[in-house]
Amino acid sequence: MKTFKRLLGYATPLHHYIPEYVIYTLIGIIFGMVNFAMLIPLLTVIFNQVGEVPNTLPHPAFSFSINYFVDLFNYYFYSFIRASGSKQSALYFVCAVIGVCITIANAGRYMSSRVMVRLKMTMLSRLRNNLYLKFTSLPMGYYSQQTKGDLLSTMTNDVQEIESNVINAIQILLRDPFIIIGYFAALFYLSVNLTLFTIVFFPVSGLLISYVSKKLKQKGWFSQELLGKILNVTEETLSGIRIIQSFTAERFMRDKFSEVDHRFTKVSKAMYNQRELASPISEILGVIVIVILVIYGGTLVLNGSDLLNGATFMTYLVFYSQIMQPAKNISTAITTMQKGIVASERIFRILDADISITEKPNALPITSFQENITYNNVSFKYEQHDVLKHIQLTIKKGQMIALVGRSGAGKSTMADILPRFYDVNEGAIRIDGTDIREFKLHDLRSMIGVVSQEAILFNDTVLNNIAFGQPDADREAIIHAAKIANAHEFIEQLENGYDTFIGDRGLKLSGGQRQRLTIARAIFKNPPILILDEATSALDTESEKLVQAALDKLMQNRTTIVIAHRLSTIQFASEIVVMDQGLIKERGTHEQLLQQDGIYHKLVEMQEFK
Ligand SMILES: Nc1ncnc2c1ncn2[C@@H]1O[C@H](COP(=O)(O)OP(=O)(O)OP(=O)(O)O)[C@@H](O)[C@H]1O
Repeated sequence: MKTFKRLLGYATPLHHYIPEYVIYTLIGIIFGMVNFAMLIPLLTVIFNQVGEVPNTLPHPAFSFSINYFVDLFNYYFYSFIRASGSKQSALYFVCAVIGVCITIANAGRYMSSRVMVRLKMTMLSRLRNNLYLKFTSLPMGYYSQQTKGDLLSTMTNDVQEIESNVINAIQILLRDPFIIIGYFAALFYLSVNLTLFTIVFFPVSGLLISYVSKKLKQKGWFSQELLGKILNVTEETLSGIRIIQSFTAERFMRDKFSEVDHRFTKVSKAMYNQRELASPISEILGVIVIVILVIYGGTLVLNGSDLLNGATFMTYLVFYSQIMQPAKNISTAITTMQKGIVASERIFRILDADISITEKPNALPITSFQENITYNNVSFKYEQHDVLKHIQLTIKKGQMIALVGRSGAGKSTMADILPRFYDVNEGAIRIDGTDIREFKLHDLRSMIGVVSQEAILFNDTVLNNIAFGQPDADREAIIHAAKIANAHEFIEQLENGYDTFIGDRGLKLSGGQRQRLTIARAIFKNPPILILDEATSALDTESEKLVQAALDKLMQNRTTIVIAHRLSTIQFASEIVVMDQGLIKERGTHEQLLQQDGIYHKLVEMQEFK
């Protein structure tokens, strides 16, 4: 119930929808009922039981009761027959009333559906946007614990589940109880005795349905989790198809997929079978009641009882049959809702995830720095083991620091904690003496440009990829950045130049071209601090030269931390920091370190650097 209430909260303010919805629904129900009530005069006319037409009939005095409306109808009904002099014309009159009622009832239903569509779309759009907002604000640490497939499944399937299950259920739960109440009122009006029979049926079916729905909820969780796994395997396969085929691992991946899919199919089958059970249960219970009704009511009519005549009994049965559908709808809605509630819980689990990287209420602005960046006694761990241990490092403005060391030494982690992708566990990183956690997060990150090993581009134009996040950027400035990054020439040769869409993750470009675009992006951003994960190893010599030249220009007049893979970069570094198992083991210039005959010397000898 709590989840349901919270979900409704995404459609607030509810008073924009509910009163309007109730009014349209009531119009639909009342005119729908009048429509069926027309059966009584219709049958009376057809079976020629109209009887004597009274000479004068007083216009009934207004009161808000069924009797008033019945009398009003009779008044016009008999007046019509009297005026036309034929009972046949009474048929036309009744048919005309039915036509008008059907039109109004359907207009009411249509309008109420429109209100619900509005509510539904508002709620879903807010949910999707909140999820996306959360995705963009969750810290990196969150993503190493979650799989992409799970998160994508939440954005697509879980939101879809809410659309198809919860919202339809809300629509039914806000409409069908009114229908049942209305029809029950009419049934009581037509025959109290018969109606008392039917009431027994409702609590019995209610109990059965609630049992089935509880079971469904457990299975719902499980099936969505398995669906997330299916998406995961698919996503991995699509992005790694080259590797899968070259390692001839197709069979292995197919087996992996089939195994998850098999489990998902099994759980889904059981769940759908259980869901389908709700409908036959209520149908059987309903038919049993109808049989009892027909026997009891039919006997009254056959015996010529004063309590019931043929036309009223027939109408009664029609009215009763109209209750069956909404009753069934409600029971189905309650069961399907469970599935939707499970989906909502999965969404809320993400929305409630802790954003551990936050800024303080009175965070300081920062747009530039004057002196230095310092790592003061910094320790950090992802999970249990310290990945960085008591790091002391000062980077003066304008310096280029090269981080070197074996794989897993902690170099990338050193770079990741500067823009606060992760927060340090101990110690502090300071810019001009102020802890970076004191600054506005947006300001801090705006000061830092990152060029990573993997060229990450977006499915957009070249222009928008260079001026990423700045839709109104000056075209000339973008072209200028591209020229510095040695990217202008190849961009000009693209189909639509700077306005060319570069495809999913820039797949239409070569590795070197992609890398030069990311460099142009960093040049355009023009940040005072640069983090460079040197990424030239995957490129051929020609391409490498172009990228290197672009990088050299990018580094000019900036404070740079390079995770260095190349001797040519390292040689020019102001200071080389040699890391090993989370510790700074050696530091100094290239010449100084070579003389020390330590780790660095070995790395160079082993030709770890090209
Ligand atoms: N998201 C993460 N969750 C848990 N552990 C991590 C995570 N990222 C890195 N590690 C671990 O932290 C240690 C340091 O990793 P880091 O990426 O900083 O090393 P590196 O020196 O940059 O290595 P490489 O040169 O191979 O990129 C490694 O042991 C790695 O397994």
